[in-house]
Amino acid sequence: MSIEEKVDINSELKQIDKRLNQIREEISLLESERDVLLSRKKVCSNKLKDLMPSSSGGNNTDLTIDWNRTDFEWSQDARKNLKETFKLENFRPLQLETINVTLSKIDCLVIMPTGGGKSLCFQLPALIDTGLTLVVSPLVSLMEDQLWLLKSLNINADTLNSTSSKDHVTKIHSQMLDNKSSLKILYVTPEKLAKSKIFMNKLQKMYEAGRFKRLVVDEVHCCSTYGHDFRPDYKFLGVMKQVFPNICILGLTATATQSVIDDVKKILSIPKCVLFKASFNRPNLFYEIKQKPSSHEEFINELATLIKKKFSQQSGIVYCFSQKESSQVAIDLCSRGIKAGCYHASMDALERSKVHEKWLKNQVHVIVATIAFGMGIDKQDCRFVIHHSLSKSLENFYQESGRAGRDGKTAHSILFFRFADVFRQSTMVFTEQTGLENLYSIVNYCIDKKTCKRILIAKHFNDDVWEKNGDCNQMCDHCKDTNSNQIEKIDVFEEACFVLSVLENTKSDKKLTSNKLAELVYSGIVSKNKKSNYYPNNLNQTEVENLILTMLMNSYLKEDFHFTPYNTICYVVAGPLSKHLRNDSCFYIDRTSSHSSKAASIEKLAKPELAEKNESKELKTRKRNLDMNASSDSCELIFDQNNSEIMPKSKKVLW
Ligand SMILES: Nc1ncnc2c1ncn2[C@@H]1O[C@H](COP(=O)(O)OP(=O)(O)OP(=O)(O)O)[C@@H](O)[C@H]1O
Repeated sequence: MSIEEKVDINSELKQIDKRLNQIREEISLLESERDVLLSRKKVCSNKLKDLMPSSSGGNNTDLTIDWNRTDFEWSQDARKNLKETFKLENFRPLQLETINVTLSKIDCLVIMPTGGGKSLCFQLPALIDTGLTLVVSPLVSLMEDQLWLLKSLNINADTLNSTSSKDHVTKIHSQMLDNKSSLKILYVTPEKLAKSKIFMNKLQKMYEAGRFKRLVVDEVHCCSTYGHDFRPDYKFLGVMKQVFPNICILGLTATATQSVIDDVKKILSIPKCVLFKASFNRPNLFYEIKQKPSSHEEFINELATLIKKKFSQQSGIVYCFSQKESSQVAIDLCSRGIKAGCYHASMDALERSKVHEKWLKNQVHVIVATIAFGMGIDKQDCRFVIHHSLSKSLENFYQESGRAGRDGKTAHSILFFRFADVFRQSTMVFTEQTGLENLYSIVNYCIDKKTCKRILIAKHFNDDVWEKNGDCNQMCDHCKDTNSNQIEKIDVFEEACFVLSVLENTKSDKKLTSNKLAELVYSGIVSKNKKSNYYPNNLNQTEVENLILTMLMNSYLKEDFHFTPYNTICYVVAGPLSKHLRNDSCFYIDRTSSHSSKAASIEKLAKPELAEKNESKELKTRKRNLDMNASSDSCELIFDQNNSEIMPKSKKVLW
């Protein structure tokens, strides 16, 4: 073979390799696009499902029966118990209806907001009916709180769980078989049902004797994998209707979308149950988002001032992202004169219940906790829930914030939001596989400035009652500020294209973290505008961050997770729909008219030298920040001779 021939073949081989690489990249792009489309398809079908009547015939509520009637055979007894045993004046919405359905031995699902009064819906019928009501509840602490309350009302109730002693188990087993036993309510964990054959055997005997008539499933959304809190042992409850066909089931939850409801009906085999769905609206809760300062010190000072000024001596919860953070924040608040206690899962049980008790007795005003301080928290006068950083989903947020204002008086939900927290949380969500879509629902809640917070929550839960009729009554920051701050939509199409070009011009072996991307985009815009007013929107840093988040939620960007032996790193890369962006002609984000960049650009027109000075000061700070981060990030940066431009090495020509 001649040398020329060899060269030709080699060059052809190179061409083939090059083309193969291109094809590989195209396939990988198409695969990512397919993944996004499939996940979007799932979300859309679920949304569609939520908008349609359920396949099993709507909610099956028998509209011919007025469940609110007070002439059932037990009606007088129910009212007497309400007043004399529970010391309550009136039923809350849907309590009487639920009690009437379950006492009619009809299966029922109740969705009622946190603090709505779900417990009474089974505790009161348990007193009226003969036999025993079995309550499946996910947490031992939740059961213990309820038992403590029931004992104070002289109601005979007990629990069987992993912490029960042998003697206690024997006592309960014999009470289950005793026809004359006065035990009315028995709380068990789902594991007890799933794993104890002896217990199931006792239940069988009770059932045969006609004493096991009602199964209550608290936090029933835990049955469904579509819910935010799936517990595998809840799946076992599916056998209950088959083993005990005549029992009536009452499922209770505070959050369930239509897909969760349909799933729960299938799992529990209760297709014809009556469904009661109360509005998700908590009219006494004021919803607010605050921009979180970037330094811990600054944030703690703001938090302490807020608590001291607005909630002095009042009860509240501060939810933190991690155990370490909750311990630190508790210490920091104490050192600023606030009575705060820490609560998280790694503390021993005794320590935890001590803090909880002190909070209940107002000896501690603020509980600084992780989400371990969760279900079943029932402090009527909790006046505020502050989120140190955003929750994993809007469902989680709704549950957590719902712990404030259970007495119906005004209470506050304040979420401190910052860009970096999204990526901290997404790494966690990615590791725990709880769904980035769920995280983006709360991100949207945080960055949407033009919609009432209540409407955003209502839309998420498909709560059309609330969405149509719910007057927010100026009980969210958006509705309260409508008059003072006009929100405008600004077209940031050029800036969005610029974000993509920053990514495209990053070396293929280097990747950008979210912070680095935001820094580069912001400094690039400032730099270009210095020479000509190329990006007249003059986005400030927060708006650049919001632009990146909006692009992320619309799949123009995507998160790319990498594992190291010690942690998971999240980079931001072009998303599967990125190549379609340039076909669009506009891309919007929200801006408040009292916006600083607007003020800055007006100022710039009036005093250009002042604006210039501010800009370079800002750039210096950014340079310092980037310097500090440079070692941990993978993008190389250079500064020009004027020390005022920051850009990746590979793309100096870009702007
Ligand atoms: N009819 C009523 N009138 C006044 N207070 C009530 C009534 N029903 C319940 N409550 C009170 O409301 C509070 C919340 O009740 P409960 O714990 O049952 O709520 P929940 O719906 O189970 O909330 P969560 O989902 O957070 O567990 C309790 O302190 C309870 O005593």
